[in-house]
Amino acid sequence: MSLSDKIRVKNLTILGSTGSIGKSTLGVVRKFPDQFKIRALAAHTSIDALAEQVVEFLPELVVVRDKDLAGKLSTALQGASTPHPYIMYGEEGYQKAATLDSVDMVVSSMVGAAGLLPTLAAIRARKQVALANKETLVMAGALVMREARENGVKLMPIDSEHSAIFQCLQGNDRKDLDKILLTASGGPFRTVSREKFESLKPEDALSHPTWDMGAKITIDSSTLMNKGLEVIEAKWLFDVRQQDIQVVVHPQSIVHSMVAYKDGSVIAQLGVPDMAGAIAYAMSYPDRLPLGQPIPDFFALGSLEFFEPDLEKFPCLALAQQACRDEQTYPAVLNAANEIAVQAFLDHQIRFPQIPQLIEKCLNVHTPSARPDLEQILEADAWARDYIKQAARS
Ligand SMILES: NC(=O)C1=CN([C@@H]2O[C@H](COP(=O)(O)OP(=O)(O)OC[C@H]3O[C@@H](n4cnc5c(N)ncnc54)[C@H](OP(=O)(O)O)[C@@H]3O)[C@@H](O)[C@H]2O)C=CC1
Ligand SMILES: CC(=O)[C@@H](O)[C@H](O)COP(=O)(O)O
Ligand SMILES: [Mn+2]
Repeated sequence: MSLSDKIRVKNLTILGSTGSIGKSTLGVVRKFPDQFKIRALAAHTSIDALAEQVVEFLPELVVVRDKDLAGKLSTALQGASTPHPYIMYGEEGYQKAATLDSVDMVVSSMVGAAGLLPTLAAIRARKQVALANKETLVMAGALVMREARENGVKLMPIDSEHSAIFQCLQGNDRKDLDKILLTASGGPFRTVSREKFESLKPEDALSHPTWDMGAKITIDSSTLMNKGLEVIEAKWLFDVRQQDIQVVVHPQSIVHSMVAYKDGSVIAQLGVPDMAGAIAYAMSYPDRLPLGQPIPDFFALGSLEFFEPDLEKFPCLALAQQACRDEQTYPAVLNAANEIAVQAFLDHQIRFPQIPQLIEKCLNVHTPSARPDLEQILEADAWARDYIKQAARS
């Protein structure tokens, strides 16, 4: 029996289909049309790209930001000879796409806090969830993991490090785990002296040394906030403490992460820096798809390097580690403050070193809620956004 005979078609929703992860996911679907069928696509503002995706993948439902853009999408699809999908907009539409009856798996790949409610809706509707949107777990890890448990939903990690850790945990007993070694590229400023940070421009930060990704996560990589968010993500996905997650700077991004066991063995997952592997694994687990990816050329690489992160040069990592330990609403505030500070930096409103400075101020004045429910998390998120917007202006 061939692999395609064995596996029935998996019906997918992609939340964030026009982004970097969304497009890579569609690349996997394009390669394996017998195994995956697109039922719904959700984007925000990229109408032309979305219209092309609709014509190629024929979803039944498409969602965009607002009514005006829904009209523009409808107009863009008018000349197409393919069937016209149902078009929705806004939060109601995103949650509908996440819960469609015909859908088996939701790929959660919007950027930022916008991913939380649709991902939660998918969990409550007992869909399989392939999770790229790390902000969901950063904001509401305890609540999301509890709901996933109660609904029998396993969150399949897409984030490359978490996919690696998940793979390194296979076939081993959790009681034998010593620690997680979470790798970080170190970003574009790893070797840039701190004195130069004041004059760094968004375009400098948008040039990632090893990965091709959306703007927000690329800036997060440059401040090492991405690694901080990933520490929080790993804590919830793998039920470990912040102290059990060691960040290891590895500039080549070949070792995607490692797991150390109590007998001193370390198991690592390696591959070229391309998200297709992690996305496909989340979509097809426990099978592996014949993706045709190259294996790393070890002779050309010659050596792999590992360094300790510099927390003084990159305070965002230390702030996230602290928020991870403090729990309550601190991680939600960290996340929201970071989103607004990153946007302010991209808009040339603040300088690069102000990103951690503003986030730290915001965390310091926050009055946390212990064991927050969804409403308290969303309130903390809104409060932090307002705080940073005002602070960035002054
Ligand atoms: N890129 C990568 O390699 C990796 C990404 N991730 C995570 O995956 C997620 C997506 O990242 P990435 O693909 O790089 O991001 P992109 O910026 O490339 O794409 C973001 C996607 O989300 C949509 N979107 C943006 N804002 C909203 C909103 N307010 N409501 C609904 N949809 C919205 C965009 O729509 P539109 O374009 O139509 O405006 C787009 O489809 C992030 O959480 C990131 O941390 C994790 C690991 C690796
Ligand atoms: C591809 C991926 O998973 C990103 O999160 C990546 O890890 C970013 O690189 P940094 O290690 O520089 O944050
Ligand atoms: Mn990652």
